[in-house]
Amino acid sequence: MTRDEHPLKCIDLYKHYGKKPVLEGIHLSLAPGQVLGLIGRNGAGKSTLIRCLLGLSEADQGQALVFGEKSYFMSDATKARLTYVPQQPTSLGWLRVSDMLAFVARFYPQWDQAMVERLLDRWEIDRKQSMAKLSPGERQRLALIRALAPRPDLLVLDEPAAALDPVARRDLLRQIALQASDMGTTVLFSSHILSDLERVASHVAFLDRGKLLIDGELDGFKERFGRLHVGPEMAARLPAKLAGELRRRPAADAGLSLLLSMDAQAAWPEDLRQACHQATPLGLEDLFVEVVE
Ligand SMILES: Nc1ncnc2c1ncn2[C@@H]1O[C@H](COP(=O)(O)OP(=O)(O)OP(=O)(O)O)[C@@H](O)[C@H]1O
Repeated sequence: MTRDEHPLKCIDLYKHYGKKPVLEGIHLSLAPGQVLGLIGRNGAGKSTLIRCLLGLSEADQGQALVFGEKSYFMSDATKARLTYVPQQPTSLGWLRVSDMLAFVARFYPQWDQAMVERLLDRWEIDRKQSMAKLSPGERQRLALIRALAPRPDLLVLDEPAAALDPVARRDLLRQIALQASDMGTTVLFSSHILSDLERVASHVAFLDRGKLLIDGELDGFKERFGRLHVGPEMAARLPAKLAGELRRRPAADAGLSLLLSMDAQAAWPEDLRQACHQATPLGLEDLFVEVVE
């Protein structure tokens, strides 16, 4: 594997705040051009994971790598290849919009001023407005312009559309998707809104209470996960935890309701495999609700 094959990767990442575990053994990797939507409820650990992945926060254990370099000790050359929009973007409040953009542009040789002008017009952001007077939605869109214009190889966005109305968020997501497909940019974005994720992501990762429960391609997602009811007899014979098991709940008839990753069925007992055709396929939303409930 060449050094650059994974724009972003982490291996067995752990992080605590005080005694509270926030990340527990996360493995994740993004291939070039992949658009990964990181989804999880409030407080699931998404921002913490992003910060550890980028070396903005030090993990207690494990490794985070950006283009093959340890994130916490990233070189300037690697830093120049990525842009990051935090949940609450900093705004150089004393500058006007156009001055802020001109200031930032000086640091990036590939700065795409034509794109900046196009997006400012499209999103009706007044170039003369002082940064301090922008609305939260305008600030968020401007942060995205600032992140897209350097034409990064890796774009990382923490809740990029949180402050936006539905029309603006759709437009913003379209820009992210365009950037990814036109320029082959690798994108990681976090959200707790499933429809956002379905619109742009090629891959999805579910974070739940510090653990990565699901990580995979969005295409064909529905065929890969299912809910299966097993009667009391079979339930009594099953091992305590099956390969690919996401949730197990007691059913009213003393059997079990299982939430399963169908990819793992080769490792299941024969009678369970035979019962698989009765499984109810689960779309992203159903799965999300069942997994995090
Ligand atoms: N600096 C910190 N010190 C102590 N606890 C923290 C700190 N940052 C985050 N936490 C806690 O860690 C947990 C995960 O927080 P994090 O912000 O990573 O979650 P999140 O999934 O991004 O949430 P949201 O969707 O609400 O933004 C939360 O319980 C939060 O209170």
